[in-house]
Amino acid sequence: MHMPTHLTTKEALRHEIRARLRATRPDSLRSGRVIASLLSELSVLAEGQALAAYMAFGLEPDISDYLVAWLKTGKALYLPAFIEHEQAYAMVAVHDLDTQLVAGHYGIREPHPALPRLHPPFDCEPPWTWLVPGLAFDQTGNRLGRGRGYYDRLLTGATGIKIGVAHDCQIVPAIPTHAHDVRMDYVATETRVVSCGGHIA
Ligand SMILES: Nc1nc2c(c(=O)[nH]1)N(C=O)[C@@H](CNc1ccc(C(=O)N[C@@H](CCC(=O)O)C(=O)O)cc1)CN2
Ligand SMILES: Nc1ncnc2c1ncn2[C@@H]1O[C@H](COP(=O)(O)OP(=O)(O)OP(=O)(O)O)[C@@H](O)[C@H]1O
Repeated sequence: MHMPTHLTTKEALRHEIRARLRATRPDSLRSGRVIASLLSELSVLAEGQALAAYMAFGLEPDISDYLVAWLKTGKALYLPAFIEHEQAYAMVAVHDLDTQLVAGHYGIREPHPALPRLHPPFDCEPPWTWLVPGLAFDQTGNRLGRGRGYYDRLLTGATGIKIGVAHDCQIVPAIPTHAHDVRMDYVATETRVVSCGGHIA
């Protein structure tokens, strides 16, 4: 089978980052709380009316405290839900993380299947601000995901600000890219929030 070089390079980088995470075992909850405190100073996020976020999987920064605080302000929150027959993710509005989530695909907590689903493109008004998980990011906003293109499909056509969220050890000098890869506007770790160009914080 023909295998373009950039794909094999992405796979090598995934392997490298997974090894780093296993070696450093970052504290998901602590990292998530520190990232949330840094993000709370980002006006583009604070001024947003709707947030599209994630529930942590594996060692990803756990930002659930931040999401609970966000919901308390009365603003909208959307989380991904796997649609089995489409083998793709949709986004679902949730108001209560304690009662409206179930253990979903891959064991990731996701909105209950009975809740209404929204499909891309998310060219919403007011625009959603996205907190995007990833295996690795670079400083120009390129993102390396888990290799299934799920988030790229969710983000294609999304008009809002996209903020990659990861631990420091997941920031790399450069990520090989593909035409369908969607760039982040900011990348947030437990030590910094990097603006990737084009936006004023
Ligand atoms: N928190 C979070 N939510 C997310 C993502 C993510 O990266 N993080 N996704 C970003 O796209 C989507 C889910 N995509 C995923 C893609 C692959 C695997 C994965 O590693 N699967 C392993 C088995 C994992 C296991 O069961 O332990 C595999 O297929 O080998 C997990 C999630 C949507 N929701
Ligand atoms: N917008 C899209 N529409 C259709 N297919 C897509 C789209 N984006 C990515 N794909 C497909 O998904 C596969 C994985 O892509 P890639 O390796 O870039 O994923 P990733 O960004 O690492 O993963 P993820 O988005 O799931 O975290 C590729 O085969 C690609 O063709």
